[in-house]
Order: sequence, then structure tokens, then C-alpha cells
Amino acid sequence: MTRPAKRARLSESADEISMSNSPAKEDKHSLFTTWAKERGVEIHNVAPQQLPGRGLGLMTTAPIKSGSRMIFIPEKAMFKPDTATIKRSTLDRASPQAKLAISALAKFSAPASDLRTWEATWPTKQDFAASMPLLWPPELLEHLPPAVLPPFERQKADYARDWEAVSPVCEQRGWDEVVFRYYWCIVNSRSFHWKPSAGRAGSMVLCPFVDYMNHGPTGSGCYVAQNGKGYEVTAERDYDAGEEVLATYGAHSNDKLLVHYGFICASPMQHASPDDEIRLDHAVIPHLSEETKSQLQDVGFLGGYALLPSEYPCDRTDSAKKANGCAAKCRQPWDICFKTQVAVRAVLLTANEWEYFVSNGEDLSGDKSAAVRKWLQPHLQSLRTEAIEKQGQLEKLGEAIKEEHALAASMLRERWSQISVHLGHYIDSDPQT
Ligand SMILES: C[S@@+](CC[C@H](N)C(=O)[O-])C[C@H]1O[C@@H](n2cnc3c(N)ncnc32)[C@H](O)[C@@H]1O
Repeated sequence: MTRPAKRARLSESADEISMSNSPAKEDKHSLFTTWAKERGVEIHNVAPQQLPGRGLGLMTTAPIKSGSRMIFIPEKAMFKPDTATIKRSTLDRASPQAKLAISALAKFSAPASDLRTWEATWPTKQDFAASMPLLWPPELLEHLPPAVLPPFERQKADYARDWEAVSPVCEQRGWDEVVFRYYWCIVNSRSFHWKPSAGRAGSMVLCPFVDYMNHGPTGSGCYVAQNGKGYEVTAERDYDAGEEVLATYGAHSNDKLLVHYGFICASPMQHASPDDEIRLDHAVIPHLSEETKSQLQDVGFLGGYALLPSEYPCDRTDSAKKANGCAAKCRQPWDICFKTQVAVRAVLLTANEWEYFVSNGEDLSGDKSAAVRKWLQPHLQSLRTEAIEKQGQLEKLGEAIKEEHALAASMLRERWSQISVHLGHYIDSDPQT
């Protein structure tokens, strides 16, 4: 996973911390590690470290065997929504995220709170302003790829609803929106869902120390699971000392990671994340007739079109796989998904032929893949051209824009580049060769 070099947190210089490099230094991360252990958090052979392109992350400090426990967070160490704050503020009906964010604001920001030892290790408001589209100015938002817009609009609506719910209590307590939004972003990027047993209600919680873990694609190298007593992180493979331990936040495409977490993963042609996809709705749907759209709607196949990395055995050596964070299988070539196959066949085939394909996944009379590819070609080429133009615009914008938005411009450029590269590969490749 590569990120632009500027991604080091704005809030701390790269040499300010590096626990594994200088374990004796009593910096805020050492203090927090001790604080967490005093609350029952078990930490085995991992420590936080500043990493280029991704803020802080967890590194192994010694070899770790597959199946061993790396971290354990007991329930008593978790930060939960504060019932008293919620009742006093009559927020019982607010969303789980609003409840946890307002509780964190009330408890972490209290002057004498010992939670400040934990808070000191978090990103700052400037870090979120640099990375989260929710906080970007319009001149950056106008360059969001179309596939980013639906999750982005949903997030904006969620935030607006939460702010509306909590604003009376914030006004009463003298907290402004900037402060609330900070804790909302913390909850958004660092919370877990805790449900210890079937009989007990679940809630969103913050978990100390494990919140240092960065994301890797599905199958990245550890299991994060809850048992009745707490959250446990176990090694999914053997680790050498000095490797980053990644957790999977979910099988998210880069479009979703950008909106929810403010970063994207690298997506090289042959070693892309198995979770990534290039959405094609914007390129395909405007070219479907109303009749075709309604035909697709009836079978639940209208929209959700994508170019996906397909599986092939990775040709890297085991050590290169490990070093590059490859999943067990790497992906190539990128190909259109089944829904796209169905949508284009709805344009090209008779009703009988189309229904046969929908039910059987193969063509009734001869393979129609070449015709599907031919129909798609000009539409995907337009999206590819848009992606190439966007990269040029973002390069210029990156030079002209304020320093604090350079990271955003560079992430957007990278995403448009991934779109143009994968589309180009599909458009230019000949499936017969
Ligand atoms: C749970 S925190 C992980 C710790 C965080 N890196 C820090 O400095 O505190 C989640 C945030 O880490 C960053 N992050 C996580 N995985 C990443 C990755 N693979 N590449 C770049 N940034 C990542 C994003 O800013 C994300 O919102």
C-alpha cells in the first residue's frame, strides 16, 4: 500500500515518535501503552510506530507465530457510550455514532480526565481536515469520482442528522460544532461494535491500543474477534520482527475507504486489493433505454456495475508476497462483473436469450462476450478519457492549492489514475490472447 509521502500526520513529525526504534523514550505513545496495560490490555510483541503514508500503525517487535494472541482488550478497558450523559441530554433516540461521539466529547475533553493519555495518541483536527472528504472544500469535492458520491452523500446525511440531534446539548454545554465533529470523526474511524452475548444489547465502543491498527485488504494477516470477555487480535500467519500488523476494516473498495477513512490502498494491476472495484454505473446506465432499465429493475440488476479484479495465482515468491501484503491469490486481469454482463445482454439479446443467461450464467446460442465487450468499449473509453483529464486537472490543482489540501489532491489523482489504468487494461486487452 503506497501513499503520498505527505501522509505522515500533520500533527507530529516523523521523528517525534518511533517506539520500536527508541523504546526507552517516554513519549506519549509509551505513556499510553503503560496506561492501557494498567487497564488490563494485553500487548504481545507489537508496538506503535510512525509509518510513511499512514500515520501510526502497529509493528511487530519480535517474531510471532500464526495463531498466537497479539492483543487482548478486556471489556472494562473499552470506552462505551456514557448512559448519564445520554440521559441528561435526552439523546436516547440518537444514532449509536452520535451517542458515542457526544460521550467521548464529554469525557475525553474534561480537563482532569485520565482519558487524555489515550486522546494524545489520536490524529488531530488538521489530520481529519486533510484526509476526510467530509471536511474538504468545494474545489476538491468537485473532483470526487462519481462512484464516491453515493457513500459520500450518505455520510453527509448521517453527520447532519447527528449534529441536529446533539446541537441543543452542545449549545448548552458550550461545545461548538468543530469540536463535536472531531469526536464524530474519531468514532467514525476508530470504533468497534461490541456485543458480548446474545442477551445483552450491543453498542459502538472505542478500544484502546487496537485502534492503532491500519487497514489491509481481506486476508491481511490477523483475526480481530470478540469473545464474551473482550476483543482479541490473533496472528493469521507467522510474522518476522519489524512487520506491520494490518486488520481488515471490511471488504471495502477504495471509493468507500476514501469516504469513511480518508485513504485509499494502492491498486497495482496484478496485485490489487481483492476488495477493490471500479464502478461503471456512471458509464453504463445513461446508455440504457427506459425499457431496458425497467427490465433490469424487475430482476434487481439495475446498477451496481463494476470492473473487478479476478483471481489468478500470485507469481511472487512467499517472501515477496509477505513484503507486499499480497493476498493468497493476486488478481489479474480485471473483468466486468456478472451484473454488467446481464445489463449489456439486456440491450443485445432477445428476451428468451437474455432470460436464459440470467438463469444459467451462460449464453443460449454461442458466447456473446465479444459483443458485450464491443458495446461497452466506447462508454468505458469515455470514462477513461474523463479519468485521464481529471489527473491533469488535479496535478495543476495540487500545485495551486493550499499545502493542507495537497494530500487530498494527490489521493484523488491516485484514484483517478487507478480508474484509468484498470479501464485501459480491460479496453486494450484481447481476451483471445
Ligand atoms: C483506526 S485508525 C489507525 C491508526 C492511524 N493510522 C493513526 O495514525 O492513528 C484509522 C485511520 O488510519 C489511517 N489508515 C488506516 N489504514 C490505512 C492504510 N492502509 N493506508 C493509509 N492510511 C490508513 C486512516 O487515516 C484511517 O482513518
